[in-house]
Amino acid sequence: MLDVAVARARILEKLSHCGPETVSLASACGRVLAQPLTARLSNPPVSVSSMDGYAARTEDAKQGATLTVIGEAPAGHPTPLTLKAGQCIRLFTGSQIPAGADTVLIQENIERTGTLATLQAAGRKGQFIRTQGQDFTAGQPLLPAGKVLSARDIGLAAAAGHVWLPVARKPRIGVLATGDELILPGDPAKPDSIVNSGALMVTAYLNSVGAEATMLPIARDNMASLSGAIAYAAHLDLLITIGGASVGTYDLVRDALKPHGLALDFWKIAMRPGKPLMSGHLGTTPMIGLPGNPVAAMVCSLVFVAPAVQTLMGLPVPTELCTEPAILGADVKENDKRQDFLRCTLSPQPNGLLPLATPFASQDSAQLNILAQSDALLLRAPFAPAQNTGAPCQIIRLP
Ligand SMILES: Nc1nc2c(c(=O)[nH]1)N[C@H]1C(S)=C(S)[C@@H](COP(=O)(O)OP(=O)(O)OC[C@H]3O[C@@H](n4cnc5c(N)ncnc54)[C@H](O)[C@@H]3O)O[C@H]1N2
Ligand code: MOO
Repeated sequence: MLDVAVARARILEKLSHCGPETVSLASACGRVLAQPLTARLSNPPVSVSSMDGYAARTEDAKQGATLTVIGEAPAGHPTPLTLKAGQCIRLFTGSQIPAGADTVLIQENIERTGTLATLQAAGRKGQFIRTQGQDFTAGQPLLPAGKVLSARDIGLAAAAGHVWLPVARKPRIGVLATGDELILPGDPAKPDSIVNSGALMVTAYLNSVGAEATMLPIARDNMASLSGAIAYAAHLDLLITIGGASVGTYDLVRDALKPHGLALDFWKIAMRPGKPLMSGHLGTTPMIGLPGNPVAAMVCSLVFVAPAVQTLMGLPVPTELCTEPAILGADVKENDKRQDFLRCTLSPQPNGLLPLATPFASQDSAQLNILAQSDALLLRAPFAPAQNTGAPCQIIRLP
């Protein structure tokens, strides 16, 4: 059985980038920028006032001086007038600074009588003026390729004159559940029917990490049904199967995919839950076969499929799993040869102490209720010795 880190590396090293697409600004939030973004405009495009008040010349802006108001320049309506000695122009926040002016006097410090403005305070050169390009100038690099775009980045791109953005295409993923016992939520149920929770959970999760994942029709446990379902795999960037991965007579995924060009890279890894994980290619389409037990399918999605989505979008994925330190909240037994991912709760501790990670007593990989109540996965390395409450440990927080 393959080591978890080796299996992860082998899956990721065979994936390539899906390439870019162009989307409108508002829909680019959360997407991965595919090319560096450069400003097309300067911000502000001209020097503007940052306050409501009067534009003046610094040499005239003495306390007690009285200036003649020669015009008004609201934002969006620049004046053609040029200030001369002893003059000022009424303006507002965002107004373009008129020619000849080099200071702004806020209106609270002006006593206005008709066309005369008397200064209660002197003006400093440049005060309350946002100079042209103070934020950024046209041609300036703003965002690097590979950045996951935030709403703030969208605001920046809009201010910089962009309407469309090049982003990494969302990887198209088909999630194919297999099993005679499976039904969709709401389908008429036989006494032994099992709802296809696995595919719903995995599809929802992969979409939340940036994929365009869709559930394919359920394939039944026979070669004809499985072969038929494979037709839906065309045009996918990644095929995920769920179930039929183990050693039972009706675990047919490998055999059904072989005549369709399945090149299996590996099957079975030293992981609990997740032992029967398989990976390979169906023709040129990468495929990952998840175990049927839904907890195993979800944990494997977290450890292998989400990083695959990131890789397909061109995002770097650290070689090591991203873990955090915690403190054991219960005694744990020595581990066998499989790396364990124990479902656990996390209790915050006072005074900056690490959280307590307490594994659930039952770790059955069919128990969705326990998975839903868990805060994290507690990692136990292969052959880790027994450890007592209070020992340091590593966790992965659950999404
Ligand atoms: N003799 C052995 N038996 C099993 C082994 C083994 O090594 N030797 N491995 C066990 C492990 S570990 C796992 S995990 C499971 C995985 O088996 P499969 O991938 O073949 O999955 P199925 O047999 O199809 O289903 C297992 C279980 O999960 C339910 N299931 C399946 N698909 C879904 C779904 N989409 N949504 C919800 N539930 C699903 C299914 O009804 C079964 O109860 O094999 C062990 N056996
Ligand atoms: O992957 Mo299985 O869930 O270890 O039971």
